[in-house]
Amino acid sequence: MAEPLLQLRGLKKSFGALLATDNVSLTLRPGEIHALIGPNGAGKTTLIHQIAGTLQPDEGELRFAGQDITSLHMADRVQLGLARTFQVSSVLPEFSALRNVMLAVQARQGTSFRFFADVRRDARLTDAAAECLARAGLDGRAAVPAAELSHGERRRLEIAIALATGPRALLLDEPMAGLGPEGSKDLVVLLNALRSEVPMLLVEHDMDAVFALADRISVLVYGRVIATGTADEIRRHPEVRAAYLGDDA
Ligand SMILES: Nc1ncnc2c1ncn2[C@@H]1O[C@H](COP(=O)(O)OP(=O)(O)OP(=O)(O)O)[C@@H](O)[C@H]1O
Repeated sequence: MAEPLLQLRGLKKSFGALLATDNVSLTLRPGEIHALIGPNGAGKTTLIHQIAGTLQPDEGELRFAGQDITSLHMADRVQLGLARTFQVSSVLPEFSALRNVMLAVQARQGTSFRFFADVRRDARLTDAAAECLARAGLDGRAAVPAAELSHGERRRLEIAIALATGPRALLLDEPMAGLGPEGSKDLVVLLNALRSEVPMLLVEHDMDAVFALADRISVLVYGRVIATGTADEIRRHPEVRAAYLGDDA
């Protein structure tokens, strides 16, 4: 079995008396989509924050690509290839789709804006950004201001921006939110196509999407992982059915 790319060991995080992350251990393997599901307030976003580096765990260890990243800053985790798309969009609405992605490519290359940019460098930047847009299924929409993109296209743009950071793993926080059934289906097709390029940890409430995409599913309830398994194993799991899925799953 492939070595895990991302490994969480015994993570704990409290907010006052509330234990929001209760001894969580899980892995993300190369080539897989691992979904994290659970009722509202179960601690999914809190966990994603700790993986991305925007929140420090009280206890436990995070390893990524063989390295202990527990105390690394978010920017250093991104440099290592751990990219996140946000529940709240990080897109700049007045900039074109292409320009939004170019900013992310530029950040990866560690260069800032210059007024008199090298034309060849600028062309390389444009090409790299255009390629990320194409991988996210947005070719043909490069010149459109982000504000004029549809909701589904905005979601794709966020994914293109994440791809521009050169990720080795993607953290996706509710990518289907607000898309509707057709939009969700389209995004499922895209994520499915990307899975061989970049493994994903997917927080998602849309169970159709989760069951269509996930190689493994972990179920979080009151901050604790109560089960990890394939879609079939999770559907059949008695504690999961009782706590979360209900008996019609
Ligand atoms: N900064 C914070 N301070 C205090 N409590 C917090 C903070 N962030 C989250 N919580 C609490 O921690 C628990 C887990 O919240 P979290 O947002 O991680 O859950 P979630 O599973 O992502 O929920 P949802 O599915 O609704 O997004 C909740 O009870 C929440 O109120």
